[in-house]
Order: sequence, then structure tokens, then C-alpha cells
Amino acid sequence: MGTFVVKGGHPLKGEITPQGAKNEALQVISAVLLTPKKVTISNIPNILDVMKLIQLLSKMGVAVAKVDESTYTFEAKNVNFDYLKTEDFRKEASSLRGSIMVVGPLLSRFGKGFMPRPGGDKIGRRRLDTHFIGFEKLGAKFNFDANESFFTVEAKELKGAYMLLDEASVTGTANIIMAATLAKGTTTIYNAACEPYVQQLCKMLNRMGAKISGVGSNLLTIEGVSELGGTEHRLLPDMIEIGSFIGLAAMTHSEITIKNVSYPDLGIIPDSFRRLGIKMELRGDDIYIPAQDHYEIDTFIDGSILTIADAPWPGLTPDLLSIFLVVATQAKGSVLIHQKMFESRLFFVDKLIDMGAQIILCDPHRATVIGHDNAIKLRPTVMSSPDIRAGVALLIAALSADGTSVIHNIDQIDRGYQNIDLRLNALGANISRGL
Ligand SMILES: CC(=O)N[C@H]1[C@@H](OP(=O)(O)OP(=O)(O)OC[C@H]2O[C@@H](n3ccc(=O)[nH]c3=O)[C@H](O)[C@@H]2O)O[C@H](CO)[C@@H](O)[C@@H]1O
Ligand SMILES: C=C(OP(=O)(O)O)C(=O)O
Repeated sequence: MGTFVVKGGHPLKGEITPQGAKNEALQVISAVLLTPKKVTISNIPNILDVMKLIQLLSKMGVAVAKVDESTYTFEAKNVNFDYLKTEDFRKEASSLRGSIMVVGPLLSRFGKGFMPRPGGDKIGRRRLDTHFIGFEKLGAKFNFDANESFFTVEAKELKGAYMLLDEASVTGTANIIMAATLAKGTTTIYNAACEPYVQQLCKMLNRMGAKISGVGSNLLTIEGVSELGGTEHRLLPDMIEIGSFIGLAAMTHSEITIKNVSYPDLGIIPDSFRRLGIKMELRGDDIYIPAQDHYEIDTFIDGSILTIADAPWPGLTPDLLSIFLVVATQAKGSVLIHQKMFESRLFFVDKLIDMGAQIILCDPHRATVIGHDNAIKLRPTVMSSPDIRAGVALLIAALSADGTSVIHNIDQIDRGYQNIDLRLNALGANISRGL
């Protein structure tokens, strides 16, 4: 497990381009299993989780070729189901969350899918009921071997059905959409997740010959087709990385331009940062953040303390709440951070409290932050990254603190942020990588 040594306390300056979106990559790369034809995907980030999924597909028998630094072609002429029974498959597939999305394509194209319990951040219970109830509605038989933690689905033929999802699960919706594209008849998914990455998946599938309507809404209609063809697809910029850079700029008083953000796909994210008092300008498709010595948290209209809470899209993504929390520690005013979706994602605040932040962890879902208005800087410290987004929140804290901090377990950060040390060093940060 690697380490970052961070010498913080000075502003950064310059331009930064966001990587391609991690969570879109995991969806659309899984979708290549739906066709024997060539699918070309560009703007793929070179990050651990995405590389693991590509390697998994390659081991499953998909022909993968790297065209350039961020473009790959995939040809899933056949899948080696023997590999799916191996210990290696169990180990590799269970090391990331996104691997669960190979099940839908396998089930619909080959009539069977297997998966060990997938990995991903340990941020609370992460159930998969939505996925498997959806497959069952399409006619699949489902089995979960609790001793082996292994899921199996099988179906001679999938048949379109109406379903109301019990929750708007992102990966669940993607999985069911992919299964339904090759099912017989029409599938209607109500309470579907509709975030831009699910929209991107649908647009890509439609270019491959699928018939999906309602894209962008929570009511999707999918008319099954008998086969899908190849296509070319470019990933959106990563909205969580963009949000992380906005938070970083504010917290370190940096003047930063974030290039080519695909602003309409950021939804409520920019306005949510504005409610913390952070100024930014949209210049073309770039976000310009001026150096700011102070930013003041808004209150609600009645004067009560602002709440920043997550909600399914078009609400605020839960993946940015750790960033909002750390940024608030140096704001003027107070905010309640309410992480509704995950129950173990706020415990990292202990580290921020060690660094001098004023935070009350009310319960596992809620933390009240009383900002220092930059009157007291955070103190450098030694810490460990518990999950991908808390890891980046701690990195932002370390960059704002005068002196040297050490962050252990940075594999968690590398899971989702490409060369973050080098890219921030290009803006004037001082981050070095140790063993
Ligand atoms: C690989 C990938 O794409 N991971 C993302 C995906 O995970 P993933 O698809 O695993 O997350 P889900 O959308 O299934 O659910 C996330 C959590 O929110 C809860 N929940 C979800 C929907 C809802 O209406 N109510 C509710 O309470 C779930 O019970 C679960 O605890 O979406 C999450 C929610 O945006 C993000 O944090 C993850 O980064
Ligand atoms: C929770 C996240 O990822 P995963 O679902 O892959 O664990 C995330 O990207 O913030």
C-alpha cells in the first residue's frame, strides 16, 4: 500500500483537465460483452478499477487492444465460461464494484452469468437486490451461495417485463438495461437511475442497435432486439473529479481553470458548491475558480443552517459529500452534511478533527461542520485513506495544511484518480509518492 507525502500550505495555479469518468467507464466497458463486433471506447482513465475491469474482460476471452493512451477496442466474439469458474475470476471480480455489471450482458447474450460478491468502497451495506430482482423479472433463475458468496443467474430466454425498482440503483439500472436490450419484447423500468453515465450507456447501446427510449428520465422503455453491433464511444469527463478540483481550489486559495467539464452534465454540483460560497465562472465549457481568501456558507431562506445532502440524480451525488465536508471546514458559517445513502462514509472526519477542524459527527450519516473562515489552518498529520473520496478529501486537507502530512493506503485514491500527484504537482503542489 503506497503513501503520499504532502507538503501543503501554498496555493496552486493553472489549468487541469478532468479524466474520463470512472463510473461511466465501468458501465460501458461491461457493455462490450453484448456484441461480437468491435467497440471502440475513448477517454478511458488509467486508474486501478478501470484497468482491473479491462483485464478481467481480457481474461474472459474478450480481445482488447490499446489504440492510444486512453482509447481501447474490445471484441467479445466469445466468452470463456471456464474462466468464470476459476479462483482467479473470483479474486479479480471481487476486487471492484463495477465488475457486477458484466452479469447483465452475460445473461442476456449467453443465457448465464456468475459473479462473486463484488468489492468497491467499504462505505456501508451495498446490496445487490435491485440487480437480481430485475433479472428475475426478466425471467432469470437466481441463486446466491451464501457460503461461497457467489451469485448465479440463468435463463434460456429473457422476456421483457414491467418493473418498478425498489431503489434507483445506478449499477442496478445499468445491469438491467443491458440485460433487457437482448430480451424478447418490451421492458419498462420505472424508478430507473438517470444520471449522465446511465444516459451515456443508453446512448451507446442505441448506437449499437438497441431501442431504448426515455433516456434521461426515470422511466425507460427498452424494446428487445435480436443482436447488437459495434460502435465508437467517448466517455464524459469525471464529474466527481471536477467537484474534487473545485473543492481543492477553494480550500487552498488557488486560481484554477478546469477544462472541458461538459457543464450541462454536472447537474446540481456547481450550484451546491456556490451555496458554500465558492465563486466560479463558466468560460466556454471550462470552470474558472478565482483565488478566494474567504467563502461564506449560505443559510436557508429562513436563516436556518444549510444542509448538503445526497439524493439520486438529479440530486447531489453521494460521492462528493466528503469533498463538501472538508471544504466547509475552512468556510465562514456552518453546514450539516447529510450522507443519506451510505452509513459508513463519514468516519474519516476523526482525522479532520485531529487536524483541528470543528466537526460534530452527529451519527453515522450526519456531520455538522463549523467553518474556521481560514482564521485557523488545519495542522499537518499522518493519516490513512479509508475510501476513494475520503482519501481525496484528506489529500485536499493535507494540501491546505502548513507543513508535511503523510497519507497511507493511497491505492484507495489511485482506484479513481489518474496520476493525481503528478497532475496536482503540475499546478504547483508538492506531493511525492513513497512505498
Ligand atoms: C461503480 C459505480 O458506479 N459506483 C457508484 C454507484 O454505486 P452503486 O450502483 O453500487 O450504488 P447504488 O445506486 O446501488 O446505491 C448506493 C447506495 O445508496 C442507497 N440508495 C440508492 C438509491 C436510492 O434511491 N436510495 C438509496 O438509499 C443504496 O441502498 C446504497 O446504499 O452509485 C453510487 C450512488 O450514486 C455511487 O456512490 C457509486 O460511486
Ligand atoms: C463509491 C465509489 O466507487 P465504487 O462504487 O466503485 O466503490 C466512488 O466512486 O465514490
